[in-house]
Amino acid sequence: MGSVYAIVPAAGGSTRMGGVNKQLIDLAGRLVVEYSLRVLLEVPVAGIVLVVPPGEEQKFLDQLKHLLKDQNIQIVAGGANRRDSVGQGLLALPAGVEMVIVHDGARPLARREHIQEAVQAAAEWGAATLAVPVKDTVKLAGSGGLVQETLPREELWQVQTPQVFKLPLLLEAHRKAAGDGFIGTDDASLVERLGKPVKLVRGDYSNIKITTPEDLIIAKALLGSGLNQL
Ligand SMILES: Nc1ccn([C@@H]2O[C@H](COP(=O)(O)OP(=O)(O)OP(=O)(O)O)[C@@H](O)[C@H]2O)c(=O)n1
Ligand SMILES: C[C@](O)(CO)[C@H](O)COP(=O)(O)O
Repeated sequence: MGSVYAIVPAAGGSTRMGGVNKQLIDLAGRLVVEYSLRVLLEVPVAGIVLVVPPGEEQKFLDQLKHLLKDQNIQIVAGGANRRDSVGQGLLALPAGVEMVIVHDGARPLARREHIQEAVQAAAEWGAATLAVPVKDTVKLAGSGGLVQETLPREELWQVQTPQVFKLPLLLEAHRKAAGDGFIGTDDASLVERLGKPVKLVRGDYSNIKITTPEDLIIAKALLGSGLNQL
């Protein structure tokens, strides 16, 4: 397998967190984004492009300086949506990269073994994403707040990051999505639009995304449980 690099989008507005940059919140003694960076370094990866809100580059440099001094982590400014932020990360990749791991800066509990499995799956299939089977019954809402349909749960997966791609495939997917004005909520969906396969790799339910304040309480409890320590 060739050179594996990571892009960590951390340039969102954290609106559902109340506007405080959630990647820079302290979670049991470390910044939320630091967990995402550290597990990627453990995979290992050749380097990381960390994508941050425009104008916040210095803040991230200052708060992560203890980690950045020894590690190949570059900080770049992101875009108005997640796709554009990952796109800025793609522009910053050095020559020779073959595989790219995209991992949310707001997902501090991913496990190294699962990321390694996703890298292997992407080497075989071109694209892979961590995911877990949906636990609840999911219904499609119709008009007037009425249920239109109950979806077949055995076919439903809740998708997470990391998502791993062969670089030429991810570049093609981003070019097409940008050309079509399609934004999407993850990178795998951009590859799906090309009609190319994305392999589901079963991860952990504990790999939550920090989205609203209660997620911090859940993440802290999960860290305390020892399940997700590096
Ligand atoms: N323009 C954007 C939007 C999102 N993200 C990143 O994509 C990940 C998943 O996005 P989400 O949790 O939705 O973050 P926010 O967009 O910040 O959330 P909100 O909708 O509450 O503002 C996060 O790590 C976020 O920082 C990004 O890099 N650039
Ligand atoms: C990429 C992602 O984390 C996979 O679950 C998710 O789609 C991000 O969605 P959001 O709407 O940006 O929170």
